[in-house]
Amino acid sequence: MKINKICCIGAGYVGGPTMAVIAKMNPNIQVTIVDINQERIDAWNDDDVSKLPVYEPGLPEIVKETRGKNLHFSTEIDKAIDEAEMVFISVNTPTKTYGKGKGMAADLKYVELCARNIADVAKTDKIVVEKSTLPVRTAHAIKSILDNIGGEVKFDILSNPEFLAEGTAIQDLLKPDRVLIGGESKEAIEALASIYGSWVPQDQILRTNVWSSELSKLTANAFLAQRISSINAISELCEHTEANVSEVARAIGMDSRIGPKFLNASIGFGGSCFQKDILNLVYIARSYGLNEVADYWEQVIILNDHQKRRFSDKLITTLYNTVSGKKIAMLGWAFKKDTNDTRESAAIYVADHLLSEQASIAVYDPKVPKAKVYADLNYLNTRLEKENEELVEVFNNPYEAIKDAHAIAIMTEWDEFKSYDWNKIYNLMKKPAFIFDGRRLLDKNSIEKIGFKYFTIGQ
Ligand SMILES: NC(=O)c1ccc[n+]([C@@H]2O[C@H](COP(=O)([O-])OP(=O)(O)OC[C@H]3O[C@@H](n4cnc5c(N)ncnc54)[C@H](O)[C@@H]3O)[C@@H](O)[C@H]2O)c1
Ligand SMILES: O=c1ccn([C@@H]2O[C@H](COP(=O)(O)OP(=O)(O)O[C@H]3O[C@H](CO)[C@@H](O)[C@H](O)[C@H]3O)[C@@H](O)[C@H]2O)c(=O)[nH]1
Repeated sequence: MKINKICCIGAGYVGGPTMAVIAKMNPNIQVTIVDINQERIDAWNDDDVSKLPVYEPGLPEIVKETRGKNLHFSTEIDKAIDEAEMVFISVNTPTKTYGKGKGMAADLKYVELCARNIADVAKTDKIVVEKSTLPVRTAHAIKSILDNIGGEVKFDILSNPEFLAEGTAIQDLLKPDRVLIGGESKEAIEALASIYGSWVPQDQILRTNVWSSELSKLTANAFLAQRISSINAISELCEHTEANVSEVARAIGMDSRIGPKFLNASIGFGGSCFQKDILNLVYIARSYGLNEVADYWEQVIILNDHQKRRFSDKLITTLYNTVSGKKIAMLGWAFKKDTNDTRESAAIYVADHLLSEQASIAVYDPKVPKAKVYADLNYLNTRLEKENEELVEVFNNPYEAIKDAHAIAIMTEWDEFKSYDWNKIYNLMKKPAFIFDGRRLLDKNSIEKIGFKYFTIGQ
């Protein structure tokens, strides 16, 4: 089956980059990304590609190359669905904030709305591709909606989870470790495989049943996050034993069975996926009565929350047990470098804790706008919006953020932080000048030589 037109519902961190790469690698396929959010679509269509709603190295170049040729951004959802032979669902699936499964299960209302929309609009057969991360057995629900509303039209459902990481999305998409396609219809699977086949070697395109594909995505994230919680657990032990977590990580990472990647001790993992997907896994396990399985994975989250909390506790105790009225400069607000995404960023929780201790916070992040910082804090509902505005200031210049600060907290591993003039920074700060490095970014010896009191994770 030859695909000429693709529609992708959801112009977010996954839909945007993924479809841009598919369009670049398949110039004969017309790709339309649709979204209900007009502002987001307008930003994707902005002539100035530095204003795209997703900051991702390499993305502006690809959008510039393909947009208006075979890549289109639109809010005309029905039209794009109607015209396409293949429809990707790439909408958000956040943790539920209400009702049954609140705080644990994935909220599938946006996915269901997409399925209903497709069923209402479709006049010709369609392949529907789950690109969103979904609980195992969701394809069953989507199929049921499509078949019950969609009349005579035939729908094939595929699961095609996305494994890109933000900040490296374009490289991850151009050179994926694997592409995973789960489905029943061989014809539909091969139609999607041939799209990826334009640039991904066939032996890296895995074909599985739908349920394995859905569950593999949750499992991959659980394993990745588990590695971070494992090394973070060891980082706390290092701090009590004079072991150095980097040395331990290097030593264990050279065991080829363990491997060197994803062993950076940190302030705790953030991002929109790890916590949400593990909570979802825990919820699913519990719903089958598998309490030991659920408890095992839940510990990954418990440890991650502990890691964030103990970082802010350490800062407070070191600052003579009070941060009330003290200025803490936070370098970085994004959940990792090279992205403007702040979802579940550790910075939000550390700031919230420090604010509850009456600190005043000065934030600098190279890519996160001021409004986002306030929105993230207000979303927690810990205090009045007015109070957040009074206690938090967001700067465009790191040196201004740091001026007269009692302490710096490094929250994101942006490369530019390493090249700052740390002598100048020392002179700008109140003394003793403290640095709490949540990313193990700076060189302890040279920083201490300047005169800073330096604390980092796992050392
Ligand atoms: N962000 C990542 O790095 C990443 C990586 C792999 C997988 N995923 C998964 O991909 C999915 C999407 O994640 P994201 O980060 O791109 O989310 P996102 O919030 O950035 O984007 C989702 C978009 O979908 C739109 N949308 C919601 N309902 C809609 C509807 N009914 N019709 C049209 N548009 C609608 C929203 O307006 C939003 O722009 C999630 O399931 C996530 O778990 C994310
Ligand atoms: O050794 C490490 C590696 C990562 N992190 C932190 O972990 C979080 C997540 O990082 P990363 O996994 O690189 O970014 P994500 O964009 O969240 O990507 C993850 O989540 C995506 C969404 O499901 C998956 O597609 C990706 O494969 C998976 O890596 C960030 O806060 C990182 O700072 C660490 O603390 N130590």
